[in-house]
Amino acid sequence: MKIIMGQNNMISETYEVHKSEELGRYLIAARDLSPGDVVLTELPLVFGPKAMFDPEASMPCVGCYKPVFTDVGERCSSCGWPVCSGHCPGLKDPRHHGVECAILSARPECVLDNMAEYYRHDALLPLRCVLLQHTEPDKWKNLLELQSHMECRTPGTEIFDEANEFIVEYLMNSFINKLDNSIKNKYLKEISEDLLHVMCGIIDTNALEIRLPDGAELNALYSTTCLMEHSCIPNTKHLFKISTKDSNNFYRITVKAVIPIAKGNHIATMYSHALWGTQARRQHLKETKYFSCKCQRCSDPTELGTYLSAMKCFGDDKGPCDGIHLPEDPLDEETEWACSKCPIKVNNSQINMLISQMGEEVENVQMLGGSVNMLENILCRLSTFLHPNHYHLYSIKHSLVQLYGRQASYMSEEILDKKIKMCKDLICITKTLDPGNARLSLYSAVLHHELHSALLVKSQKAKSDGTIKTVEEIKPFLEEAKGSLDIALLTLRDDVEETSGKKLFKVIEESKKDFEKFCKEKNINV
Ligand SMILES: C[S@@+](CC[C@H](N)C(=O)[O-])C[C@H]1O[C@@H](n2cnc3c(N)ncnc32)[C@H](O)[C@@H]1O
Repeated sequence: MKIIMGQNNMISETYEVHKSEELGRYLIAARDLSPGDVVLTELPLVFGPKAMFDPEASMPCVGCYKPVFTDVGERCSSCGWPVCSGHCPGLKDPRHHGVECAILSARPECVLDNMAEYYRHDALLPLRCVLLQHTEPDKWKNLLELQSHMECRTPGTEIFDEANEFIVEYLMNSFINKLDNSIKNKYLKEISEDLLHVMCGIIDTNALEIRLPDGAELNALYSTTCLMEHSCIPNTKHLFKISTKDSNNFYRITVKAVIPIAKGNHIATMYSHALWGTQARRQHLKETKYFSCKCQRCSDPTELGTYLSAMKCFGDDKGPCDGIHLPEDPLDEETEWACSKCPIKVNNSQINMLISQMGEEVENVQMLGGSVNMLENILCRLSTFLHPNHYHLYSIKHSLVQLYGRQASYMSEEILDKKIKMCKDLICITKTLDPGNARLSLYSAVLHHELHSALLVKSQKAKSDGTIKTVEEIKPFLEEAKGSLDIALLTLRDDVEETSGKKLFKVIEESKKDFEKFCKEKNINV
């Protein structure tokens, strides 16, 4: 894509880079963009493995990030870090392990216990960042222009102290301070604790997460994509090239418009979770990206009419009324939540505490495997306090619809009807929050797939008088099921490059074949 340097901004055919006091640099559309239009595509400046949260998990190979069995597996012959094989091509590739190996070799010993502390894979990306000054000076210049928010990351803050202990001191004490001057002068002319802190700030502010098919997760920095501002109603989606066959295109990112973006409008992505309520999203953005989101969704107490954060009336001594609590000013952290029908008000901190406790309960149930019984119990309990569209209930219902109608004991007409209603309600919320499937395509595809399956099972059920449904009676169910399957596949069209998108796409394609076979056998034309 052609990029022309302007006086104050850079202009391409699809976007312009602008700057403001509030947003820093951001992108606007240089022409009208339609859904599916490519806004930009670029290779990463640098990438590296993410932190491993589970010390028991297998470590990623430093050359290709495939999980390696460290107790029996091989080690890099120079630095001793775990690798999938001594012949892994990534070991020599400067974008992967090729250059960092010279630095990591400064610590010659090789241990087998307490390995997660010894081989800190999350320190590799900051190291690869500083090594760009030697390997790719142009990229180094670009990287230094990215925002680091060092003004907020001062000594004594949790984020600074963590980065200091786990990344900066680890890199300095284990490797950099042990380097021969000749190696240091060759690779790291500019190096200091402060510079490593800036790298940590740049990574935390800008990095995008890439999930690889083997389960490993990488962080990557991109010079233009990282300029996109956040909106809780994003108008773009990004996809990564993760196939390792084409090494010239490793982790190429492509940003596409998902809804029409008129010339001059801001081009935005989403840094937070689309299915969290406003308070949770804003708190997350404040803590991790240091700004207070004021987008249309955050400013609207009903979150675009979805009521995703709404609570039922808390009531007084006489009990609750049938009103709902919404924040009076969702952009104010001290806001009160007023009932729509009675004078009861509850303060924001109380609501936040309750919601986060409920969130933990929901998470626990889901981590325990969430049987239908467990999910129905928690749904029933939380429904006393939460609006039916609340995001905690969305999450429980999304799990339930994948169990209803699929197990012998949950196939009754009543359960199928319940499943159909839940799917339709959740589809409606999902569509409102993410009309272009920028972030919720997998959720949406699952819902459409489940809706199809409930309709299909229902079409085959005998009627209440025990007689079989006629073709004319079956047809409307099948037509709706087919439409739902087609939407599910269409929803995933951009996700097939990615592991979970590809898997789901295949499952739904199989369902479509079964569906067509069923229609053919019954001689029903839909
Ligand atoms: C990934 S960077 C985006 C590029 C950045 N503006 C720059 O100039 O390098 C993320 C930072 O941009 C700013 N930002 C992004 N979206 C914003 C928004 N909706 N409102 C306010 N600031 C925003 C915040 O400072 C945030 O930490």
